[in-house]
Amino acid sequence: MDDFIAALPKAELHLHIEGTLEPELAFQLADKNQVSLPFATVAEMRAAYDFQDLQSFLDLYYASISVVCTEEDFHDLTLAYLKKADSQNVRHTEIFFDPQSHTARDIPMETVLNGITSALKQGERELGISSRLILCFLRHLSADSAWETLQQALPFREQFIGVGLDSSEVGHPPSKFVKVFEEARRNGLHIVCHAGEEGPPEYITEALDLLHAERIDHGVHCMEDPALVERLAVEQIPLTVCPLSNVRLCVYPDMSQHPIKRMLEAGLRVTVNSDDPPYFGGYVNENFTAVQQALDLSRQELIQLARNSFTSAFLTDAEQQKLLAELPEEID
Ligand code: HPA
Ligand SMILES: [Zn+2]
Repeated sequence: MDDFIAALPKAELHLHIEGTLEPELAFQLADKNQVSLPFATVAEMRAAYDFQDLQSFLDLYYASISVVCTEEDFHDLTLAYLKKADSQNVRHTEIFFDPQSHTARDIPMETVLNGITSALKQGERELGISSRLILCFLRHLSADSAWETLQQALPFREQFIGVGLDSSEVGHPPSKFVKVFEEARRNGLHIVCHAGEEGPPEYITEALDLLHAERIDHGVHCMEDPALVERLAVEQIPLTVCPLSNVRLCVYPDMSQHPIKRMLEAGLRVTVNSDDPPYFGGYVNENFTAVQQALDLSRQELIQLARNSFTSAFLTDAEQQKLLAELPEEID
C-alpha cells in the first residue's frame, strides 16, 4: 500500500510554509543570521516537538521562524518544501504564509513575497509542480492588524490568490474578521479559513456564512453537528484535513480515533494534508499512510482522497481535468 500511496498523484492544499522549517535548516540559518535558537542541537529541537495542544505548538512555531530573515532564506525554505513535495508525487500545492510573523520582525512584505514567489516559479520550471500562495491572518492578533496586513499586501496582489485565517482558534472566531475578509473578496481573492480544528462547529458555520469561505481548513469538529455535516456534504465544501497534525496536537488520542474515514463515508469532500510536516512527523505521504493503516482505507478511498485534492484546488476546470487524468483507474 505504501507504494500505491507514493505513486498516487496528489495536491496539497493545507501547508504552512513557515511550518516546513526542518531543524537542520533552522540551525544553518541561525548561524548565518546570528539569531539564537532555544536549543543546542538538531536532536534537542526535534525532541521538543511534543505538544499538548495547538498553542504549545504555535509557541515553538513562532519562535523558530525568527531564523528566517532574508529573501534568500524564504526562497530556500520554499524550494526545500517543493523538492520534498515533488518526491512524494505532489503535482500541485496551495501554500499558506503568515506575513504578520515576519513584518513584526521588521521584514518587509516584499522580501517575504519575493523570496517565496521566486522559489514557486523555480519549482514550476524545474520540477513541474504548480503552486499558488494564500496569505493567512493571525487570528490571535487584532482585526485592525489583519486589515493593515491586507493593505500592505495588496500592492503585490498578483503574487497570491487568496486569504485565510490561522493561529489560536478558540476565543478568536471568524466573526472577528468580517470586515477584512469582505475587503479581500472585493479584491477578487479566494477565501479559506481554519475552523473546527480545536474550535466548535459554530466556527465552521461562521466561516461559511460570515467570511464566505470556499474551503475549510481542518473542519474535523463538524462531526459533532449532524446538520452541519449534511450541509457540508450537500454543498461539497472542501475540508483540508491534516491527520498527523490532529494527533500530535491531541485533537484525537490516536489515529484509530480520527474521523476521516467517517467523513468520507458521510460524503464530505475531504483531502489529506501535512500542515507543518517536520513538527508533526510527516509530509503528505506519511499522512496518507498513517490514516490508511489506522483506519484500513481501501485503494478506492485513497483515490477518492487524491481526486478530492484536485477538485478542491483553486484551478480552472481544464487544469483540474489534466491532473485528474493522471489518477489510476477505479478498482474494486
Ligand atoms: N492551526 C492554526 N494555526 C496554524 C496551524 C494550524 O494547524 N499551523 C500553523 N499555524
Ligand atoms: Zn494549518
